[in-house]
Amino acid sequence: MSAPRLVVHRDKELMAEAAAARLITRIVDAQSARGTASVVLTGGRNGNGLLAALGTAPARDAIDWSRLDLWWGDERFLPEGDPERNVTQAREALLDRVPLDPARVHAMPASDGPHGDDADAAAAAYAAELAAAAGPGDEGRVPSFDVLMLGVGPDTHVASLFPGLPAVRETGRTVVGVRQAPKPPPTRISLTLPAIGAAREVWLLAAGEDKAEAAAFALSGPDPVEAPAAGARGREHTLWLMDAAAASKLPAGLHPPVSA
Ligand SMILES: O=C1O[C@H](COP(=O)(O)O)[C@@H](O)[C@H](O)[C@H]1O
Repeated sequence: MSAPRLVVHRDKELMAEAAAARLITRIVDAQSARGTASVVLTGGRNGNGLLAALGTAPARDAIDWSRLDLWWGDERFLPEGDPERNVTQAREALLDRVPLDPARVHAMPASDGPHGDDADAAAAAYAAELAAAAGPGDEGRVPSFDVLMLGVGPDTHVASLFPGLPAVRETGRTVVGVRQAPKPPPTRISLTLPAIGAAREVWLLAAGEDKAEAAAFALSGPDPVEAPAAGARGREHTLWLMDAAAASKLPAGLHPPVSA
């Protein structure tokens, strides 16, 4: 597991543009090295801001969209097409405007899908889909994602792993149903920390003053049960991509220079 490295940008717009440029490079490099790339998307304001920035980035055409697998770190367990679903928001922000292969867009199940409102069954189905995509070196559980992105909530949640709830303690399953989430909707599906840890690179996105306390706490070395963001680490790299407001409460020793 890699130690976190911080990159701080002037504001959230620049952070989204810089992260989009970074993502283009990672995808193009992975496609050139392995033929395909796999990226795990996050919901929330910062994740959708990054997707919107990717849609207008001059270098976006360097990506071979047909050789890109998209997965989700979590989903709000709502009916298909619900505007609050993370996949609906990602489609609006970018996915509907790029030539993706629909078979490679791995949305998490909806609450009116084949598993009905059984979030555990839906989570198990997504775990099976991930296992089927895992390669020989992946221990048969989840693919080695090239980049896995996570928006950091003001309470330090990432994906739908909230402080103190059972999902953040999960060590066996790769995907779980989540109930009684403190942020609506209460029922969700989420990758677990072991699944997140299979990614080559984990990027935590935090912009805005409301993320400042969460970032300072998560980066102070707490138990991930209390601060799930602290437990999200990539195998090769763990990057906190922040704006100056979200970094404003970091201790002086941790605060890197603002990039621009
Ligand atoms: O509900 C969710 O919230 C988090 C963070 O969202 P933000 O708007 O505070 O940035 C997000 O990472 C997660 O995917 C989503 O389901």
